[in-house]
Amino acid sequence: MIGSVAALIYGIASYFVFFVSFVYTVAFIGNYWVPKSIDVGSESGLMPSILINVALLGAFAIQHSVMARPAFKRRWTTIVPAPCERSTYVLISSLLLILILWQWRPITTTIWRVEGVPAAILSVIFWIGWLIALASTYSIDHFELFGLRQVFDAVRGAAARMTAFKTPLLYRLVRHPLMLGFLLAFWATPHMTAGHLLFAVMMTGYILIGVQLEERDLVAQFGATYEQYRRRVPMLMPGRLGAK
Ligand SMILES: C[S@@+](CC[C@H](N)C(=O)[O-])C[C@H]1O[C@@H](n2cnc3c(N)ncnc32)[C@H](O)[C@@H]1O
Repeated sequence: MIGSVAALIYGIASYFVFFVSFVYTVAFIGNYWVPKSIDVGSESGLMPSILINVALLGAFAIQHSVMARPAFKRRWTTIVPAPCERSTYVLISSLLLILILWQWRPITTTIWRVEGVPAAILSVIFWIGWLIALASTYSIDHFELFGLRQVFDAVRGAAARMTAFKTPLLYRLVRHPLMLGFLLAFWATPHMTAGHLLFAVMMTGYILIGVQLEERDLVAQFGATYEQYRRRVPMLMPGRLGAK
């Protein structure tokens, strides 16, 4: 019982770190309200800035790709208690995100800048992107994705549940609405700087690789059901433009 209460406290604390870093990230990428953002903060020379930013994003992408794999989870849960596995993933991801927010080097050369109606449209798309991302987590299972369900189940003494395959709402339009939301939020800006472009390009590359790895696991887990879903629903672009 003491162990499961400690797991619950750990899970809630990890979720809190995620929540704060996520809210800051929205403001960071949109250059809203916060003192240090993607385009504001102390600058270094061009090459050091590129190298530092690439290293920060690379560390985040590698951690996400490795720690999300079933084979890693099987070995990892011989060290970390199973109910805490997802919270640990969330906590380490959030700490790496905080490292990016803290150490990011702005590169402020303008790539494009629009004003008036086009700027307003891009700002709306930015917010729609975050809304789609948030809605996607709730339509799959927000509390399971962020590890809270697992630690609550441990306290209640309930057996660990298998993730069910779901195709709610947005998942009938594209297979990866959460990633689609991120892509909209990363690219839709009235003022694109070189630093922001580096961020958007690297995160797009990571997302395109990440969804392939995730789908390999989903096919292994759900078999023909996922294969059929993949034939029916586009990957990231809704409608006829979507690549299957
Ligand atoms: C961070 S979520 C991202 C989901 C998806 N890639 C997206 O962009 O919306 C990753 C987790 O969602 C799960 N997942 C992805 N698609 C799913 C589906 N249709 N039903 C249930 N779980 C799913 C994966 O197994 C993985 O644990």
